[in-house]
Amino acid sequence: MRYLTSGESHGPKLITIIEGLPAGMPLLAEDINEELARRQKGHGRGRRMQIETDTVEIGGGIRHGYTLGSPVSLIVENNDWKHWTKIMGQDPLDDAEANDIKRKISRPRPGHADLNGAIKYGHRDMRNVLERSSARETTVRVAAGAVAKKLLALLGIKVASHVVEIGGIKSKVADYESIEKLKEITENSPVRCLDEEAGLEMMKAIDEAKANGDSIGGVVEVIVEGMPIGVGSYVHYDRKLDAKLAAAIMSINAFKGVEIGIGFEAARMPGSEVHDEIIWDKETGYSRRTNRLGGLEGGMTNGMPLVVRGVMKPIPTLYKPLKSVDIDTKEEFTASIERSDSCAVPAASVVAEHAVAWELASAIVDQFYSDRFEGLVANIAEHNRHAREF
Ligand SMILES: Cc1cc2nc3c(=O)[nH]c(=O)nc-3n(C[C@H](O)[C@H](O)[C@H](O)COP(=O)(O)O)c2cc1C
Ligand SMILES: C=C(O[C@@H]1CC(C(=O)O)=C[C@@H](OP(=O)(O)O)[C@H]1O)C(=O)O
Repeated sequence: MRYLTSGESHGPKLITIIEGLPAGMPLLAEDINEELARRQKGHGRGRRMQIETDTVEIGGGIRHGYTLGSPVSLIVENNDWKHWTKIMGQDPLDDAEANDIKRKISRPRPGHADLNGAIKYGHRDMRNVLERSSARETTVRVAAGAVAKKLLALLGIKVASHVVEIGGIKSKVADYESIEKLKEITENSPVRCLDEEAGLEMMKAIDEAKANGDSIGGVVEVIVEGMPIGVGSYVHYDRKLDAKLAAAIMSINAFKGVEIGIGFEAARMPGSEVHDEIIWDKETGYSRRTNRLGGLEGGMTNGMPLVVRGVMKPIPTLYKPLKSVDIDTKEEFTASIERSDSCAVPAASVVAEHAVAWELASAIVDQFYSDRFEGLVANIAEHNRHAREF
């Protein structure tokens, strides 16, 4: 499976085209819209989220509630576009109109794509860079991920996420009773945190950062239950599922690190306390006594829950900007201020959940029979029986 996205933050639309979905899979716009609404929430988001109500229009690939096997296209309108038609218009401008557009951006923000992107593509107006480097694009990444999540759900695979740290404040509740319980708690938390007390402290830290014209980052965790054993492969570097998951997380705007299971902690522990002992049960087959390696060994799933963490740096646009250089005059200036979030870690946890869901669904579709959805279900059931009886 593959997908592309197109669209600028303040342009008319965001679009994704998904290719390779099985035919005959139930899929409704509302399956996707629910997930888009989750991405818009979270304490610390800026005013843009009050302007948008992200919903998809299905452009093709679905008939009477089922996939056709042809590419599925999903379109999200930017409500904000109506305020930007002149600045972001697609027709050529005459000189007077060009002069009218005073918001040419020449002072790159440290930490954003502005300067490198401007040098790379030769844009003297860095709006041409920031419009696409903006995390607004994650809207359609979530739309594609929602389709993947639906496929996984129909196969009995559950995906969830939560925030484990913001601005140095850690959630003291690390474990969850069940994925359903985790969802119930985090969906009701403004920072998507399992620990109510820590959640309140996180909100305070976000408010303080905002009041100081600053921003803060954090750590998110994605958990997946029900993956068949042996998805991914050890035989070639580009088929290793842990590598694909790491790339998916690192591709999210502002993500700077990934951990699988105990991650970096493994460097400080002996092997006897890192590796998970193998056990066997007549009914359920093989599993592990513990899950420190987060459900992945040898680039493949081992049947235990997947645990993938990602670290998000603080948002680069600061209302008290850092020093920068004007690319026209070469003088030192404070960087441009764009309307901005002060913390988007809760929203980013939803993005991470969908980035992971995409990789897993894609690995499954690539590995098992997938022309017909019913055939895929049967193939996985047979594979699970094989693994249980092995
Ligand atoms: C959900 C989400 C919302 C974001 N909101 C903002 C924002 O309002 N302002 C900003 O400067 N960066 C924001 N970012 C981060 C930038 O998009 C990101 O830092 C930038 O594209 C540069 O890429 P890099 O940080 O990965 O190097 C956001 C990221 C995510 C995931
Ligand atoms: C629009 C979204 O996030 C945006 C990501 C973003 C950035 O620079 O990454 C900048 C802000 O956009 P704006 O400049 O319109 O205020 C965020 O709100 C979104 O998540 O839908």
